[in-house]
Amino acid sequence: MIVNQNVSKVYKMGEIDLRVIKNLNLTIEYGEFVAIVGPSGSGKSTVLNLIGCLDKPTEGKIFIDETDITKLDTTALANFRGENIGFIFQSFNLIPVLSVYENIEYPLIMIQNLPQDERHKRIMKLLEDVDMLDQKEKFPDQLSGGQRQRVAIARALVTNPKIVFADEPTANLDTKTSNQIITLMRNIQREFNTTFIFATHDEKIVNEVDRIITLVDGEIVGDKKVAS
Ligand SMILES: Nc1ncnc2c1ncn2[C@@H]1O[C@H](COP(=O)(O)OP(=O)(O)OP(=O)(O)O)[C@@H](O)[C@H]1O
Repeated sequence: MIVNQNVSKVYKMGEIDLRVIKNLNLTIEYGEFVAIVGPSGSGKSTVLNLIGCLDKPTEGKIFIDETDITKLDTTALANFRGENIGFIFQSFNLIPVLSVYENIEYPLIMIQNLPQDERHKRIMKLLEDVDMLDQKEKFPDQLSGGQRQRVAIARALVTNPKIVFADEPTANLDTKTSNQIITLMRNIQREFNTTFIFATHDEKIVNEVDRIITLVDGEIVGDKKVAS
């Protein structure tokens, strides 16, 4: 379970304090398929970065299970992130000099004690899950946008994270490919009870999630469960 208690984030812009997240109180259960929506600049990416251990709040506590991640130092935070959290970005962020297989393998650097045959098995299973087995030797620039995002999804999942954060994962994809990617993430959530937290403007994602959290000016103005 993820619990945010009175979380605020202030950016210093010269003399001015910019309070972009204000007293956020938010609980997300494992296995939820949830979207954070709101106008541009409302703080969606900032919330994802805070819960995703990429940034620290100015005030408040963020618990992931029993761990208050705001108390961790930079190294501990990076380790915690590597073991528990996966990320999917709108620009895919694959490493151009690594093959599809190697891109998916990359986050396993964090898991030192995983035997080589187990690593290989995990990667092959994910390649199959995202339907990229026959493309595993290719490099990112030889793939379509949808294929790149499927690789990025496999990479986000290879460490068996409890939580996956997806920041506008369909922004660079056409409608048909977006729908395929959303279905793929939904199937993964259902099969493995993986938590997916999206920051998005995409109606196709908003129509698929079970819960919609609306941010305006760094505050939650709506939080509703929806039947899917
Ligand atoms: N590093 C930073 N320094 C200063 N201000 C920042 C920084 N990062 C974000 N902001 C500001 O914080 C506010 C929230 O930004 P954020 O990117 O979280 O919004 P968003 O809802 O994700 O927007 P979008 O939908 O356009 O991606 C914005 O006003 C932005 O300008």
